[in-house]
Amino acid sequence: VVNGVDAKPHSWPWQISLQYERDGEWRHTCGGSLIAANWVMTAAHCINTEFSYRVFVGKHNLVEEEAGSNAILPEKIIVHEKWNPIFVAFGNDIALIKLSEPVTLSDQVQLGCIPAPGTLLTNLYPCYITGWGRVYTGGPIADKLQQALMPVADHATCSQSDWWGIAVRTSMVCAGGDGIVAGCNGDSGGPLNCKNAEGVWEIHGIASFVSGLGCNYVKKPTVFTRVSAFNSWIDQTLLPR
Ligand SMILES: CC(C)c1ccc(NC(=O)[C@H](Cc2ccccc2)NC(=O)[C@H](CCCC[NH3+])NC(=O)C(F)(F)F)cc1
Repeated sequence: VVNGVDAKPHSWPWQISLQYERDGEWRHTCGGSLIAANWVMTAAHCINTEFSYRVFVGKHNLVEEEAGSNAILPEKIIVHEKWNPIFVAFGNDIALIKLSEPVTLSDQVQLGCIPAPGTLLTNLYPCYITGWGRVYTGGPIADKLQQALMPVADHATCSQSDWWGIAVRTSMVCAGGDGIVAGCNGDSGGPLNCKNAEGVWEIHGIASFVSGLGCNYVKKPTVFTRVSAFNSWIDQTLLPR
């Protein structure tokens, strides 16, 4: 997250760190959200079938051992069947990770809520991006979980020709675009957190892409997969048959 602040530890208890193993070391690659005791929602572009992954729950500082955190191996990873790795602009940048065992919920490990199907947020609706991604374009990833207020840019705004134009679909949600605050590499797969009218936090987006010209680029808001466009896919994956 570019120009974010350290989150209060465990204040986004559904946020996970998706890590892959390289040279015997586990490395943070993406964010994700716990949506059931044994299911994590992340971005399809985070998944590379050549890698082995683990899901770290209950984390705040990635470079410290923390009581109450737990690393779990996936049992299976389901990438949306319409995801096309060639072109992130086609959308469907969503994947579900079934954990090899259900996590124990606690103050530090909680489930995130999915919005009602079809929910669209109005322009400038206040949401927060959270993640351990780069703290500036090309920079290091964060040790401590970062958060930043990122108002929604509705489709009418985000699809303007000097914004994302036709690269953004209605199955996506945009946030930010002020050239200051943005998601960045490593925030991929993480949540766009928005409080609903009842004061309940919901996961409205899955961080998908930013401009190749730089993460915080004016009129190029961070683009998220719109979760409320995938309720049935999620339900059918979690509850097959
Ligand atoms: C819509 C289409 C033209 C399009 C395709 C790709 C992009 N952007 C990108 O690909 C930029 C490139 C980049 C590298 C380094 C620093 C900043 C940005 N990376 C990204 O946007 C990556 C991964 C996207 C998956 C594509 N294989 N996503 C992210 O960084 C995140 F966190 F925002 F989700 C932007 C637009």
